[in-house]
Amino acid sequence: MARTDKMKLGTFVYTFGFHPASWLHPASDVNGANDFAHLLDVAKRSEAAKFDFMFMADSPAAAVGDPKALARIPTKMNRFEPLSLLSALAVTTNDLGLVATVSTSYYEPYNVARLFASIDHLSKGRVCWNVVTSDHDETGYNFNREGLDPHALRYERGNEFVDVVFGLWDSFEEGALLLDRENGVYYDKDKHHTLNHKGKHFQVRGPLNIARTPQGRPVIAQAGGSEPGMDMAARTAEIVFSLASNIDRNRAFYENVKRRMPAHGRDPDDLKIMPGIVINVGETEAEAKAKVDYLIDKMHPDVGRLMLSEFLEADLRDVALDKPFPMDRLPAAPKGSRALFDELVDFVRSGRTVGELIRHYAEKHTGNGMTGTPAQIADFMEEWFDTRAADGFILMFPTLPSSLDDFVRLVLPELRRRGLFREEYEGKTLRENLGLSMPVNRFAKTKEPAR
Ligand SMILES: Cc1cc2nc3c(=O)[nH]c(=O)nc-3n(C[C@H](O)[C@H](O)[C@H](O)COP(=O)(O)O)c2cc1C
Repeated sequence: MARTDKMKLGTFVYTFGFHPASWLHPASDVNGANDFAHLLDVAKRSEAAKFDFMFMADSPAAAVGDPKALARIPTKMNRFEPLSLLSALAVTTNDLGLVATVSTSYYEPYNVARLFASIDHLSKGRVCWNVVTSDHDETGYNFNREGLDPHALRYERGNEFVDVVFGLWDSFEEGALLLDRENGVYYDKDKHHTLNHKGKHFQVRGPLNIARTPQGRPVIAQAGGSEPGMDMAARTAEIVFSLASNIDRNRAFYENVKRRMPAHGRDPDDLKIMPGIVINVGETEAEAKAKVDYLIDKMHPDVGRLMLSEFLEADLRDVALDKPFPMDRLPAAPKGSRALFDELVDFVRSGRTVGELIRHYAEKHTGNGMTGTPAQIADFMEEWFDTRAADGFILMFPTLPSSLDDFVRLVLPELRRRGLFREEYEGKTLRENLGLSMPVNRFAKTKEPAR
């Protein structure tokens, strides 16, 4: 059956764009990493396009690896702490949803609950927490660890972490603030709750010292592709950023995650699956392809080797570009993202060279690289949306803001002509614009009805 709802869209933000060579593009702002004006500009353009949100991907560590290569790729080496940035964006934008990654492996639930609740108030209901357990060893080195904790442990802690945060966000019920000056009572003590959580990983008394937020609680995003990742998403997430490998795999993933939701008492429509896609659009196919080639040619081979080393968890510093990929360097069991690892290994299994893999990766990255004319890109997005491989997309623009502008100028009118994307925001909060239901406070739910 044809869908009647609209596609959801978000801008994926690395400072200069998603492509590792984006900062070398003459249209990018080379000072942008520490310049709020640049990121506000990206936000304003996303908001003018009526996108649902802007997403600050993050990890609490600089990248590690070959220093020669690191010096050529600034993305992870110089960036804003995302919640500080979101606070500034909260008061300088009006409608755009604001999404940031925070890891459950290295924070405390009380801090995270408090930070996001504050930004939900500052933004009047537009914030979303992207819950990650982190997937690179370098994060552990900054937090008293020798690297990443094992995958199962990360998810065990992550699930308990989210439960505690949800519990803290329920500290004040809806309408708990009486603001009664006459009697000198600020809030209703019967609508104020202490969590008293004592679990395996956390002991948190509560309550949280900030009122229930405009969205009831901030929206939750998640991006795990593994079994425990999908379970966590089905239990708690309202947006899932998936790895867009191909339409069949994504349909199966979509179906798989949504099928798990009723067991958690959730309606599958309360979760929007948004694959990350890299968009290269041109007026003609040749123009689009030329944009891809321009950036790939700008990318130094050391950068390609470094990025592959990171995702394939193998040291590729010395490998020759024109030789077949050295399969014997691959780990038996990768610790990080399994889906991306498998996708890249599939590509080289047929004897392709290191140089070809770098080119493939540079074009596709962690998403499905879509290069073409506006009609071709709209066809691609429509098919994924209509056949339920996606409820929308997180758009990984190769360069910011120029590829975002290209998308808005060339693809968005075509999506709107086909009735696939909104003309105006439907609501004021991110939750309303995504069409998500309001969460019910756990304490209010369990109360005896009034007689
Ligand atoms: C579109 C997209 C965005 C992601 N953003 C982040 C991020 O900002 N920070 C992070 O640590 N991991 C990020 N990830 C990685 C996931 O959180 C997760 O670690 C990865 O998909 C592996 O899943 P698994 O742990 O269930 O195997 C992202 C993944 C995707 C597909």
